[in-house]
Amino acid sequence: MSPEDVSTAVSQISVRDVEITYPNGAVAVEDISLDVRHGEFLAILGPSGCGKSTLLQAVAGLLTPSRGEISIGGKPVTGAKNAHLPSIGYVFQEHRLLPWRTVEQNVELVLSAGGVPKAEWAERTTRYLSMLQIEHLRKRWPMQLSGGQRQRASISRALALEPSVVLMDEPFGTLDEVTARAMRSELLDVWQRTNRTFVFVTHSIREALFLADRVAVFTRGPARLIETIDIDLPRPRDYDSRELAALEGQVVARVLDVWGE
Ligand SMILES: Nc1ncnc2c1ncn2[C@@H]1O[C@H](COP(=O)(O)OP(=O)(O)OP(=O)(O)O)[C@@H](O)[C@H]1O
Repeated sequence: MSPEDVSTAVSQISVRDVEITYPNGAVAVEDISLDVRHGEFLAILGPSGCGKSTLLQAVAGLLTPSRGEISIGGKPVTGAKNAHLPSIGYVFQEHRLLPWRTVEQNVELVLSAGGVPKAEWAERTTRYLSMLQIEHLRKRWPMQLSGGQRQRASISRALALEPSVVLMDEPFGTLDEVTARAMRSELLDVWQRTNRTFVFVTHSIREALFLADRVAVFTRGPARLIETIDIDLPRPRDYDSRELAALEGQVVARVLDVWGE
């Protein structure tokens, strides 16, 4: 589907002609245009170091593009004053929980910063910790959790503000494969239950195809968009199915030259 086709549907995130250059002159993202529909699960797929995180940070308003426009829900992210930034949940590759706060207190910090009335904190915290199946761990310190539990806490924290858009930067990259598989299925469950727009960055072709409605494939750095691929496989998907393996083979064949040295 072309960017023009998507923008005529209900576009939640709009990235227009975006270029991102770091202060040292390194160009990380070159002329990317991309739209994400409301409620869509979009995966951004590209090789290591190509510029995926850089673009995601710009979508979150953490970095300012050197050129182009990004908006969420029709509101510009670029140049927005903090008070006018659209609500975004962000999950980093590493959990980034504050070690001196319990799981519950980490979630509450975000609720406080987001202006949620204190009377609602307990209910919100319980709802999202339960959704990620760690309600029983709410009084634990981050150092008392496994890697998967920390990432569950980090996802709960991102969802607790009930953002319209959830941005995830390789959140399962540091987990063992068995835990990562369980987390992927649970993430899809959460996505379907919350009806939010998810953007998920990964360098794993199989992971992108398993999770997403659509996959945006980037070049080696500086990142450019090669194509977006609609994933028409029915849900729930089987990570080991022949259909997924066949699709993975096709995508590998398409990116082999572009991602290679
Ligand atoms: N703060 C920075 N200053 C200068 N260059 C940077 C900075 N952060 C990242 N880069 C460079 O920008 C390019 C893109 O990095 P980025 O982290 O966005 O890639 P990525 O695709 O997310 O990588 P990975 O999959 O390994 O996380 C890389 O060449 C990186 O070295």
